[in-house]
Amino acid sequence: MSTPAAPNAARETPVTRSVSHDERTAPPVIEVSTLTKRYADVTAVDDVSFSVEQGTILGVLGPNGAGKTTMLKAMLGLLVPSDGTVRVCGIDVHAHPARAYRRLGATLEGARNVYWRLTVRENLAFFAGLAGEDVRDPAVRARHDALLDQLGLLDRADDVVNELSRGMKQKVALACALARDVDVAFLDEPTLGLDVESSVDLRRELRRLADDRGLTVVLTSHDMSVVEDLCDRVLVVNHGRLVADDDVTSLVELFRTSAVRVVVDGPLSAATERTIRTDYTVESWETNGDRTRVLVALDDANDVPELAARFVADGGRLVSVNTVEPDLTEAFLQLTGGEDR
Ligand SMILES: Nc1ncnc2c1ncn2[C@@H]1O[C@H](COP(=O)(O)OP(=O)(O)OP(=O)(O)O)[C@@H](O)[C@H]1O
Repeated sequence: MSTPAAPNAARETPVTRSVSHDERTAPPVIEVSTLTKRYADVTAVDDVSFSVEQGTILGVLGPNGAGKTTMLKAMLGLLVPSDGTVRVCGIDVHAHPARAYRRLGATLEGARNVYWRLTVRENLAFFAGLAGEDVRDPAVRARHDALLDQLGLLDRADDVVNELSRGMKQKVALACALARDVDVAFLDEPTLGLDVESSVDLRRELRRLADDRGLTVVLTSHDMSVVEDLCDRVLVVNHGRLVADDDVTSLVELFRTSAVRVVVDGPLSAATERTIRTDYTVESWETNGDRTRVLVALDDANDVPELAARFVADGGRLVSVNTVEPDLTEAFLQLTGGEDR
């Protein structure tokens, strides 16, 4: 559920979600409070506060340079914040980094973080061993096997990582982040560079881990379809500030504007184009040979016949008239001012 806010106001005041009864009673797994990170004259993360419940898959969206990676690194305890605190499972990650580290796993550079000359299983043993887990312990080995099985890597467990496909390497990176029995996984662009099938596969596994193991996932992605498909909740960051915090459906609803796409073949005079542009809000106009595609913002469906009639006034033939549904990309562009930095 969202707290309704006018789109323009959303840039100053974060779009926030209401808190359910369960959320009020269960302690949050992640608590970020007034987190700020400054570099000389750049405030990369600016007074960010939020908390996350167990088993949530949280997406962090923002344009290039918005502050996502800095926020993630500060949440992991890899960067000392200029201000604010981060608690994971109640542990202050900056005051007690070693204790906090036991509860979280991360992939910040995807498959580049794993050792390509070691086998899949050796990588898992290495990352578990770093945190003091004894990989000779049958319980640890059984957990690793279960994880590899879940990620479809069990039959490649003794292969050197270098020999695996890119998608499999990415899954190895995820397995390494989860090699210890962590509560929270921080994943920076987990599906970057994956083909559609591997990306869908990885999303399915993350969902399963969240649902079956109660794993809490924080991920960044520039791929809206990943966020739209997978995330229970989305934070939108712009210029270091949190500009939205809600579920995908509510974010999309908040920026719902009806639009109609008209496709017409045949003559369309400059004079007709001018009057359509004057009388309607034209979002895009493309002409390709004989075919014209136009996107028009339209609040009232009753206006569609009149709009369509304008396009055939010069003797053209209407090919299609479709209502366009808003999506997360549209909401994101509205929230961030459509900036491309
Ligand atoms: N070590 C650093 N020193 C100085 N400025 C930095 C440093 N790291 C990041 N910044 C600046 O902080 C801002 C946020 O950068 P950050 O990498 O967190 O953004 P991002 O949202 O992850 O971007 P992208 O989507 O491109 O990965 C940028 O203006 C960046 O130039």
